[in-house]
Amino acid sequence: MISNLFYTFKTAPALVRKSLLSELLHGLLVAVPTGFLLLIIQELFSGNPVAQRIWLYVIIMVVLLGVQLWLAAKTMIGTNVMAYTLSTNLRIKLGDHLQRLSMGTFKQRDPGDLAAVVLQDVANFEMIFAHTIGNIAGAVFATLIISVFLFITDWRLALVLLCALPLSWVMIRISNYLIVQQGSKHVAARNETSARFLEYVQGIRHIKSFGMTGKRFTSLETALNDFRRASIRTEAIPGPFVLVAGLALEVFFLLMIYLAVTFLTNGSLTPAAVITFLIVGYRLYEPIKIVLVDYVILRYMNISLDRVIEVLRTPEQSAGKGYVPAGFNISFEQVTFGYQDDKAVLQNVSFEVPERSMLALVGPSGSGKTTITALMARFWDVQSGSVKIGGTDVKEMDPSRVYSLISEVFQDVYLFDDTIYNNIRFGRMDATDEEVRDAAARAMVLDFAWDLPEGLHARTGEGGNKLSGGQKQRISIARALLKNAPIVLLDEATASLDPENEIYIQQAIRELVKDKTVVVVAHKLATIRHAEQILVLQEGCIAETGTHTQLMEKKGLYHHLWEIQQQSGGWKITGNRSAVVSVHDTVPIVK
Ligand SMILES: Nc1ncnc2c1ncn2[C@@H]1O[C@H](COP(=O)(O)OP(=O)(O)OP(=O)(O)O)[C@@H](O)[C@H]1O
Repeated sequence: MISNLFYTFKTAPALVRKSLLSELLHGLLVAVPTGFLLLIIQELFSGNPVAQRIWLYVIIMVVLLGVQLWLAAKTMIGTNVMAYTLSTNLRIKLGDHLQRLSMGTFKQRDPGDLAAVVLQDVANFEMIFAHTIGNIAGAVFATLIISVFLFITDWRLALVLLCALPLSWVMIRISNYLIVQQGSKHVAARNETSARFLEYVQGIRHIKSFGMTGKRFTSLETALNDFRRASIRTEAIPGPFVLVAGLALEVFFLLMIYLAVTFLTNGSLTPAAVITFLIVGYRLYEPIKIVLVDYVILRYMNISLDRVIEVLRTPEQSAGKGYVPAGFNISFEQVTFGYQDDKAVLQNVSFEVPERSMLALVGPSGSGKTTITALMARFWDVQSGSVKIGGTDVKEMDPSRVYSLISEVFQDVYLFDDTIYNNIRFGRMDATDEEVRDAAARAMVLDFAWDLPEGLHARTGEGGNKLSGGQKQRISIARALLKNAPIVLLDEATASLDPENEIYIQQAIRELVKDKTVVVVAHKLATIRHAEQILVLQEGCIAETGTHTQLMEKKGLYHHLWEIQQQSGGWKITGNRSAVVSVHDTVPIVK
């Protein structure tokens, strides 16, 4: 836990030092008036009390109280500034780190779980820093000072009071152990609930259409019930040990009273000392009680801190030697790759895409077409062989350099919840207004934007949910046009569009691919008839390569797929003997 705390402290060390110092000072000011209280009691029982002296002590106590209040306000502000600065710094660090992870990391983790780390777990430790740590630091300090006063008054009774601490500590250790056990389950259940709820909201359309709403959406219901059970257990199982820890303090206080009366009767203790212990002795336990409860909270929060640090320590994709490519041809050399180490999705795949030429990837569903494009963009690293751009292995390039060379247009377009204009501008943030509008015009975005009341400044909704599939597609092409990257990856860009939209998109794509190295995953074979090279994949291997004419003459798998497309004109069939949709009058991407 301590190492976790130090890890986070490093994101704003000066603020942490300042805040802890002011907490300690505040703890001191809370304890010092107790010393004056002792002096007043002793003065009262001195046999010859001096009223002026007592008033002086009272005035000092009032002044200290005023200073304490002022410092408490300052400390509270300082601690909150520290807590929220730490959490903001950590969230920024998490955001930076997440974008440097390989896609593999994202695929292996539930997105809801990752969102829970950034939002809920970071919020949890905001609490640690805003309240718990300061409370503990101040309370430890106050306990030390009050103990010193009590030891000076009578070491035997002070010792009895402090003897309660080891027993309480044992109870707290037990409850900590249980908290770590139950807390991990609780956090896991909480995240499962968030993930299922996210899934519920995102899939609400399908859930409604299949009548799975409410109780019938059982995975969410199960997650909610598990969360309820885990919450009860997290409170109920360690709770009794915290109570016993508090009870131990009360028992030792009673023991102290018994001994104080005994010492008083045998003359080894003055009445002043007895009164002191009765009043101040109990105050010793106040900060300790705070520590007991806060320490338990701290242990629970530490589970969140563990999760945040685990994400931060996930290895980033290496930047290799930071080489720069010499051109924009792409080559695969003996590439073998699998999403899981034991199952190869591509085997010994080799091919070359010359700069400014077009390669089309064709093949049955699941044959590895999309995987090839993902490897080109270095979303994943290959297990053996190499993927090169301009003769440089992508593993030797900084991933951000690889992304900067590539524009992608996918069937599933993701738009940010912003205006159409800004969504296009994400392609190149330093683009001028004229350049953004030019890209919008070339991608046929203006054709539909004119009809919207706010034109290009209309909002797209989350993920682009206020627009049609074809409109989103055109925005994504405009974004790619603006980026003007030398390599363009197109994946099923027109597979699900109606003929009218398809004509618009094909026109926009023809703009996009001019003078670029293009790799297109094609389901409609008619669109790639004129590609310089067609690669036919089957079960992760290259089955055939050539131009459309050469492949048709071969009368192999490509010919078979083409023939089926001409006949079916509709649905995609999966499997080895599969075929893809045929749209007879489809416009080719390049002519
Ligand atoms: N993230 C992933 N994790 C594990 N396996 C995956 C992942 N993505 C794809 N696969 C598997 O890899 C294989 C190739 O998938 P890929 O998406 O490359 O095929 P495809 O030819 O593009 O298929 P389609 O035409 O249906 O899109 C499939 O068996 C698929 O199940």
